[in-house]
Amino acid sequence: MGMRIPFLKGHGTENDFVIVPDPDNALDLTPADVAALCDRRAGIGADGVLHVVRSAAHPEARGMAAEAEWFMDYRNGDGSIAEMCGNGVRVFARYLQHAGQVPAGDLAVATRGGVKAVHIDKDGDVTVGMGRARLPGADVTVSVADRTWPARNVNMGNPHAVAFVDDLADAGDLRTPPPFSPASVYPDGVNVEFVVDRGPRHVAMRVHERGSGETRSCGTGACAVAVAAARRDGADPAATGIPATYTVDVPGGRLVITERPDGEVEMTGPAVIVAEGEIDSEWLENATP
Ligand SMILES: N[C@@H](CCC[C@H](N)C(=O)O)C(=O)O
Repeated sequence: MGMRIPFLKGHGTENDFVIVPDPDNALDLTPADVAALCDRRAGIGADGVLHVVRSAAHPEARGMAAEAEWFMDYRNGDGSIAEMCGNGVRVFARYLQHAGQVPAGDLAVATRGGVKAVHIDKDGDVTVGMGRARLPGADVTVSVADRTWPARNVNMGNPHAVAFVDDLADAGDLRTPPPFSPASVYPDGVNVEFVVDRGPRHVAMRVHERGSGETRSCGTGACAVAVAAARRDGADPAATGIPATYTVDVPGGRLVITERPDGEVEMTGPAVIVAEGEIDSEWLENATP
């Protein structure tokens, strides 16, 4: 039997994560390790991994250590690295509270997308300041089978293409990444959201995530959708001076997104720890090439 590596399982609106606490950054979690852990049949199963490391112990986060003690080293389910994960930050904060590392209330979390301000309700939702959206003006299209839609290019630290459609079923089975054009707009791939209206300032979406496939929720995606919807609806807070709040339904639940006149985007939603256990390092070694 190999060494035991502690892990937890958690989710935010059913965007699920294997959480690996590793304060001193002692584990060398390779892309193959991450993919093995996230495998839903042969592994634990998840959309991604939240590697929990002290900022001071991680080369990518050392510069943020004075502002944020903990670094979210987020990985997609295929082992690739992404700049930011909105649901992940909420679950990461809930883990820190669950582990007794932080009390409920306010804390800062270091991410590859910068330091994020988080507020943990004791037994309720977690809110995260996601920063400002960037809307590079490029015309983009996304396709499914023989249909093509215009999409809004929104960057929430990571790239998104937001397409408004008539019916969420138009997105098909999303087993493969929806093709986009022009390829030059997203050289590192993109997360694609398909969106329908549910009512005033209320939309629903499905998402195909870069590196994870179709997921039950995407926090950065929900923020990108709210920002794109506000522009479409003539409710850009920078222009009106009025905050725009959208309810975004995802297959795994509901997120509430507010964009303020200064451009800051805030997301609120649930974050749940569901289990804890130990990974057998021998299994992990054998599971990877
Ligand atoms: N599920 C996440 C986004 C994770 C990263 C994404 N797949 C990417 O590659 O950019 C979220 O909740 O934001």
